[in-house]
Amino acid sequence: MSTRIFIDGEAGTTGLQIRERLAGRSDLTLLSIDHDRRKDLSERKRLLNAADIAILCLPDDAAKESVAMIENGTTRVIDASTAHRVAEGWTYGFAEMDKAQGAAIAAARFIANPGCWPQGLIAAMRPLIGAGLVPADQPIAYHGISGYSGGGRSMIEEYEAAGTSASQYMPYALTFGHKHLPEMTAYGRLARTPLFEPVVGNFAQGMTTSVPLLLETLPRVPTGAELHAALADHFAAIPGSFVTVAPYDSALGKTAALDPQAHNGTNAMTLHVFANDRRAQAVIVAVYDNLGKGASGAAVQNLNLMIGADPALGL
Ligand SMILES: NC(=O)C1=CN([C@@H]2O[C@H](COP(=O)(O)OP(=O)(O)OC[C@H]3O[C@@H](n4cnc5c(N)ncnc54)[C@H](OP(=O)(O)O)[C@@H]3O)[C@@H](O)[C@H]2O)C=CC1
Ligand SMILES: CC(=O)N[C@@H](CCC(=O)OP(=O)(O)O)C(=O)O
Repeated sequence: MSTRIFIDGEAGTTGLQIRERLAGRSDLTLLSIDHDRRKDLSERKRLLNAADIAILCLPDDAAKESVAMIENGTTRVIDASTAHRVAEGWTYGFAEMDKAQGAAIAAARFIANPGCWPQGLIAAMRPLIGAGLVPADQPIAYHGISGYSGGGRSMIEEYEAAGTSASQYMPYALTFGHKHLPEMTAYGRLARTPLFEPVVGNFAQGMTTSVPLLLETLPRVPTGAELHAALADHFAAIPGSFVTVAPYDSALGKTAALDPQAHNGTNAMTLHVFANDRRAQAVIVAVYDNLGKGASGAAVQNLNLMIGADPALGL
């Protein structure tokens, strides 16, 4: 039986990318909204209730409105917005964060698709804390650079209008209250809110994030090889993982694989571990596509899990 999918917000950045990934699938029927009626409440309500799965690619308030309009008790939801990521009754859609998470997503009715930034932090820290190599209350800083499509249509228009005169490197959220902090803290298993310093660059798509670790401040100082082994073991144990860990080479300090655009158009995330054991310093780097694993790719991966399809279909 074909699963009926409605993408609410199908004309936006995330919605369009999901549509592209679902195009041509014979196991799905896409219910599309007339462009001129895309904000018409009664038409959205009709389609939300006609769908087996609704994928919400909307601002937070509109996403909450969509959920409230579902009256049939059966439509399942993947919400790409920030609205429900730490909400009661919602399952966090980062399948690789835990061995049990894929099954939890497959069984859930309400899935909150993760934010782009949190995934790099959660992928780095949750396994290290789980393995006991870093205590949960260790103060953590998180830094990264993202392409401007992370800011949706308005930021895309702003950067494209400015062209090469736009800033190449623009730090933001320096009030340290970024909207992704609650999900980073909750699913990263951190006992303290991380210090997060994001940067937007003058390129459309892709991101590189890093968690620096001052290992000498830990109760027991792990080696770089131990950090690497804990991460590699974690992701090797997740069936169908799109997150992989690059081979450990502590001598490698610079590589093209760290280019934020290295995974564009894919659902891959690669983690890299860099360490200097003598100095007791390490950095865990994640490279992924903010519109792929960071948003639309993750949504399609979650959809595949929910309907029991091959997790890599369309990705
Ligand atoms: N871009 C990214 O990298 C990521 C985005 N997200 C999240 O996904 C969601 C969508 O973001 P993104 O695609 O970037 O945003 P865009 O601004 O590109 O798209 C949002 C879409 O929603 C439509 N829309 C706005 N208000 C309503 C409404 N009341 N009813 C129906 N449609 C509405 C917009 O229409 P119109 O343009 O005509 O107003 C637009 O088509 C957001 O919550 C965002 O936080 C999540 C992860 C990453
Ligand atoms: C470069 C940029 O501006 N990025 C966005 C996050 C993109 C993302 O993950 O979005 P949602 O949490 O909204 O789903 C930001 O930092 O607010």
